[in-house]
Amino acid sequence: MSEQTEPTIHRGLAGVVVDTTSVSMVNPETNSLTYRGYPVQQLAAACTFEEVAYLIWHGELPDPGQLEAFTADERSRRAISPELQQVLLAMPTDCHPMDVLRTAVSWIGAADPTEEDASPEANLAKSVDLLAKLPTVVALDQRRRQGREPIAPDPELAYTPNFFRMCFGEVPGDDVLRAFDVSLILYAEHSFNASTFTARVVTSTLSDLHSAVTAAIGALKGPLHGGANEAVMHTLDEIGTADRVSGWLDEALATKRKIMGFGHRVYKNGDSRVPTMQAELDKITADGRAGDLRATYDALGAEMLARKSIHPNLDYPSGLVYHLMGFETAVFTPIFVMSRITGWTAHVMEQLAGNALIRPLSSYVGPAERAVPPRS
Ligand SMILES: CC(=O)SCCNC(=O)CCNC(=O)[C@H](O)C(C)(C)COP(=O)(O)OP(=O)(O)OC[C@H]1O[C@@H](n2cnc3c(N)ncnc32)[C@H](O)[C@@H]1OP(=O)(O)O
Ligand SMILES: O=C([O-])CC(=O)C(=O)O
Repeated sequence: MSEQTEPTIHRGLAGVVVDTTSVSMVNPETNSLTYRGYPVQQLAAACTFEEVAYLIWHGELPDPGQLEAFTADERSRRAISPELQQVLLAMPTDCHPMDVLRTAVSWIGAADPTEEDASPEANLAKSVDLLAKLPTVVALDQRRRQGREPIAPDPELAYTPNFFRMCFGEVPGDDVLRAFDVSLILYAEHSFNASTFTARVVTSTLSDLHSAVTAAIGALKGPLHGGANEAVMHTLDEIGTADRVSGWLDEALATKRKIMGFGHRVYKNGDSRVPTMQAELDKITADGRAGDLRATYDALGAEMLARKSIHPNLDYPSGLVYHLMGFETAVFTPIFVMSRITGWTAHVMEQLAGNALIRPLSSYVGPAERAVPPRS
């Protein structure tokens, strides 16, 4: 097809199937999501995040020996170099934490002597390395903004408790740890979403894994994608109290504002992951610690459904859960990255295994061909 003909335009690639994948399946008809064939709800109920990371990369759940080797490898890679630490400490304290993360991944790639080795073994090692180091970067960045010294990773602790300890200096109770692990499991992978597709586009040019992840972080940052979990908290703050939801929504809808944490490109009858995350939110707020925030959250969800028939997506409960765990709002999307690194890199490896350069066509609507006028 030439670029001069008038093809059907699929703006935003909506509804376009561009390739196959064996990493995950999103099925809006049955409202289901499977990773390598396993329903995400079952994984969230039965597994740790580390087991799910292994599954996403290897295609099978680990046996005890495989899990031990995998977690030992991850724990051994958590420390970041003094040089990277210096780079991070030199970054502006008022920039977004996603900018810090993007720079960190780019720097880790530049310092990696295996950067140009695109073998599956090398790419898997780089993926585990990023999984291990991202929490260290996120926690260090959070603490430097508070004028606090970084806390070194603890190889005795699993992924989630280690992250909490590096952020807050202590490990919370099991309910909080479990809710966080569940959020990481639910965020880990979601087929050809915008950031994963970005990673695949970069990979399709035979660029390196860290370039693909750096670009994916940029795509995830936007509020129509991963940035929505932060935007949810800004919305709840802006509304203030539950009794203000109705009036706030009147005005927001009248001015055609997108309500953050609602709607989805693929799911039109509700996000398959929301009930699982909502159940964790229910447990965390059972003691009433969320106060009116929970009532505002419930009221906005109910009004969106009643007035617009639009359901919440995963970012809606996750945003509030992370807030109640004590994380600053700007850290929510970096937490998403700590999880999605698994899905992104699985797709990088899948793309490379059967690569075709991704280069769609466009329909030209600019000026007709014309001669360049004489230049004086
Ligand atoms: C992890 C994730 O990335 S999940 C997604 C996170 N993003 C958000 O929460 C941002 C808010 N949501 C949105 O902007 C959208 O729902 C998207 C971008 C996620 C999906 O968008 P699309 O598939 O392109 O749907 P589209 O924008 O065409 O919406 C269809 C209709 O529903 C409306 N709509 C969709 N989502 C919303 C929303 N959150 N608030 C208000 N109206 C909405 C649109 O205005 C449109 O109405 P119209 O037909 O009258 O113009
Ligand atoms: O699939 C999408 O378009 C967005 C999403 O929910 C995700 O990436 O988790």
